[in-house]
Amino acid sequence: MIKVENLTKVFVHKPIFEKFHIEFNAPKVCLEAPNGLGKSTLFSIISGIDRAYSGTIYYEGEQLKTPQEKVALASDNIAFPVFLTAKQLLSMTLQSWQCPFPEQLIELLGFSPFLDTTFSALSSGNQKKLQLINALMRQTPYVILDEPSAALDHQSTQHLIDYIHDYQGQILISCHEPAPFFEVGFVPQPLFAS
Ligand SMILES: Nc1ncnc2c1ncn2[C@@H]1O[C@H](COP(=O)(O)OP(=O)(O)OP(=O)(O)O)[C@@H](O)[C@H]1O
Repeated sequence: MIKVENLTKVFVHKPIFEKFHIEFNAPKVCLEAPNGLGKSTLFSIISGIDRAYSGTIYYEGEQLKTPQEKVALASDNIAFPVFLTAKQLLSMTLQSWQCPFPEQLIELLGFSPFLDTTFSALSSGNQKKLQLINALMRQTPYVILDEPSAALDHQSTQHLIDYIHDYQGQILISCHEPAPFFEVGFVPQPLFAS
């Protein structure tokens, strides 16, 4: 479970979080807030991508020097090299994190025909699928999926939900159309308590 204490994050002169606290205790959480309030920013901080903040993040009560080892993030905030093919990108991930090639996940999301396509030539839905495969293949104890169903077709969304239903680890998502995720046990949690 993840706990954020005393988080302050400022972009240039704009404070996004000031002495902010939040705790994620459910195994499957849908973080809720209107556009632009800081969901993606918080996800980047929790996953170790953004280190420019003050405050403390606890993972099962421990602070981590390299959170990215235990937290996988799928987000538009992560830029993939646009000239590499999907297969080359996934190969980099499996070499870096020593995980198996995610054949089942690729099959499930109908991504096989696009493995030899460069990132820049993928449709937005297929770029989203690649982000999701790239995060879920690592089988980390924590997975964060920022807007996982944005740009996905209905069938792919359902396949994704079936896959993460049985995921062994905590999953945080943000989603502006969360109903299908609630059906498999995701609980809504507001970013800011009212
Ligand atoms: N790199 C950046 N530089 C400056 N401001 C930024 C940067 N990234 C995000 N912001 C600002 O921080 C605020 C929070 O953005 P964030 O993307 O975290 O919101 P969000 O809740 O995920 O929104 P959405 O639901 O639209 O995805 C926004 O006002 C945004 O403009």
